[in-house]
Amino acid sequence: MTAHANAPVFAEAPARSFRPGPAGTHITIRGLTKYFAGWPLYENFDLDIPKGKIVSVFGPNGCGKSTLINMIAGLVPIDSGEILFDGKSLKETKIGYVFQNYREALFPWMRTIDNIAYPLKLEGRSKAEVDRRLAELVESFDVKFDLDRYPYELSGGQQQTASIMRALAPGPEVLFLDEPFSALDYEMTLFIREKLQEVFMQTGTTMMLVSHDLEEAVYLADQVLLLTRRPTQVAEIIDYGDARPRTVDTLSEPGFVSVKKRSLDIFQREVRR
Ligand SMILES: Nc1ncnc2c1ncn2[C@@H]1O[C@H](COP(=O)(O)OP(=O)(O)OP(=O)(O)O)[C@@H](O)[C@H]1O
Repeated sequence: MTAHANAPVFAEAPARSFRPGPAGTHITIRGLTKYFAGWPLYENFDLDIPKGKIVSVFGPNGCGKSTLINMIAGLVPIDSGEILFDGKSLKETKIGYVFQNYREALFPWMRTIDNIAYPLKLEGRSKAEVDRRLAELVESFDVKFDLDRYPYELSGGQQQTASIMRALAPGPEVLFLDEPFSALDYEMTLFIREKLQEVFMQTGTTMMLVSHDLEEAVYLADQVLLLTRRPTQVAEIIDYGDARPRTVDTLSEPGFVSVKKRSLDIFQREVRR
């Protein structure tokens, strides 16, 4: 057969095919495997996280809730598998992370306002842009405390509010929250929860929230992701579609009560397994 000099050149076929998630998927996890000390935590784990939704992660103690979001956020290395954000790698994706331990999350040598501005400055934004973004955040979080103070001069709730503002400052595509309320009192938890819900309603940022508190997990969620004991798999994904803003009244509505009950049933089944 004669070879043509200008015959089309085809790229080599990929070594293996990547199975995309359904329409509306933001984060696609395929074949995720992670061992700690020779024991599997995740083995060939697949998951699709929808775009513009809040997914609450709930499951038995030590099943790997924090490790899951830490692997997706790139804080913990994976042994094998693939994690893509809208088909892009983590490096090409802007993410934010809110830690449980806010006391260690903020830089103590920087005033609170400078902590919040820090990721914006890292991005090389001009002073005018930084100031505009800070003003927006102050307004949307309805900040009543003095951001010129150092973090250690603020209450725990104020520090966690600042941590969330810092994580949201650059406008992340995905926000990860690892038990953001667990070290706060109830009043502050309610306040920050409402603020988070407001920000979500304004921005539609995809969020993954790890929570130990089932009521809190369901309250904020569009989906409750229930995990099994390790080696961890998806036990069930429960959709929760009550309208936002959700309020304290939501807690006694039939939709909320039934999602919470179903989640608890699955959780107990997994704990007893
Ligand atoms: N760096 C590490 N080295 C060894 N084992 C680890 C490490 N990090 C986590 N693990 C183990 O992996 C498992 C999952 O931990 P992880 O903190 O992700 O679980 P979790 O579901 O968030 O836990 P909890 O409900 O207690 O908050 C636990 O058994 C934990 O001991």
